[in-house]
Amino acid sequence: MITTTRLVPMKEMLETAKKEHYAVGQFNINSFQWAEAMLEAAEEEQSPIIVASSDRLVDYLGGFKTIAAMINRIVEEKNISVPVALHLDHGKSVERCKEAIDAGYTSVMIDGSHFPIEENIEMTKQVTDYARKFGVSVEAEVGTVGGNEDGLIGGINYADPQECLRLVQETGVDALAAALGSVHGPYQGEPKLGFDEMLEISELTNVPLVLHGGSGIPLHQIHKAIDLGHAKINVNTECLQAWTKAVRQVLDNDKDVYDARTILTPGKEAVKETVKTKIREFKSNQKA
Ligand SMILES: O=C(O)C[C@@H](O)[C@H](O)C(=O)COP(=O)(O)O
Ligand SMILES: [Zn+2]
Repeated sequence: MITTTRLVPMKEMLETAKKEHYAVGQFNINSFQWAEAMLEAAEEEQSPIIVASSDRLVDYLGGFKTIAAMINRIVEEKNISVPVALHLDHGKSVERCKEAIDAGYTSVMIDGSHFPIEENIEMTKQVTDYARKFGVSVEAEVGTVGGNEDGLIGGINYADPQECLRLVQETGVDALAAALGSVHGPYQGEPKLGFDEMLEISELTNVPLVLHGGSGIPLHQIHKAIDLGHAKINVNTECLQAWTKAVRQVLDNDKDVYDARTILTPGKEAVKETVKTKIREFKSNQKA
């Protein structure tokens, strides 16, 4: 029986990261082995980590309670000592965020970015009011990230600085995803992030910023985004690409292989190596 949880909210980790000019990686789980790979990577790099389940994948992964139990269990079994936050990524509704909190998540994102700002603020406020009672941290989004978001393919819609300020002031969120040109999934050409707006929003709101679509952004842009107030960077696609490449290689090299462990273990190792590389790029290694 799990009697205690060692999971923490992300508020404090992000405030420290912002002050010390590094970012904590959010890595999305796509299976049990992914969670193991991420937690092992964070422990070996002595880095805080945000392990996330995207709302669109929660049922596929077994539901909120299964995910929370799984993360708690791995942390306990593997003696993970670094700070770990369990986060709901792109929470689709107030109810979904509440469900995640009730199941033991220590952090949630309410994604009201597809609604008019009034509604976005209203939804976010309901989540922050509920989350406060449990010490759970909250992330919200203004503007829209390009590519595939919540299963919807869409274009980039830059965050408006005054809307960001209103949302932060009226809801008290702990972190803000201000969409400024980033894209979920692979980029077509060089990413064009709005650095001027980034500085303006960071100075206006004074909350840690979150960079969605963190895969495939050149390192100099990542470091500039960190310097301009980003304390959390979300990565999923690069882990997926590394996993797929490794698994494909096993299958291509041996047409007769059928043992699941033989096929999947290189995938796990590839995810672990990718997470370790990202942790070093975000400069959160040795910050636990
Ligand atoms: O794919 C998901 O559902 C999670 C992502 O939206 C995550 O929040 C993210 O921003 C990662 O972006 P990526 O590295 O471009 O996949
Ligand atoms: Zn995202």
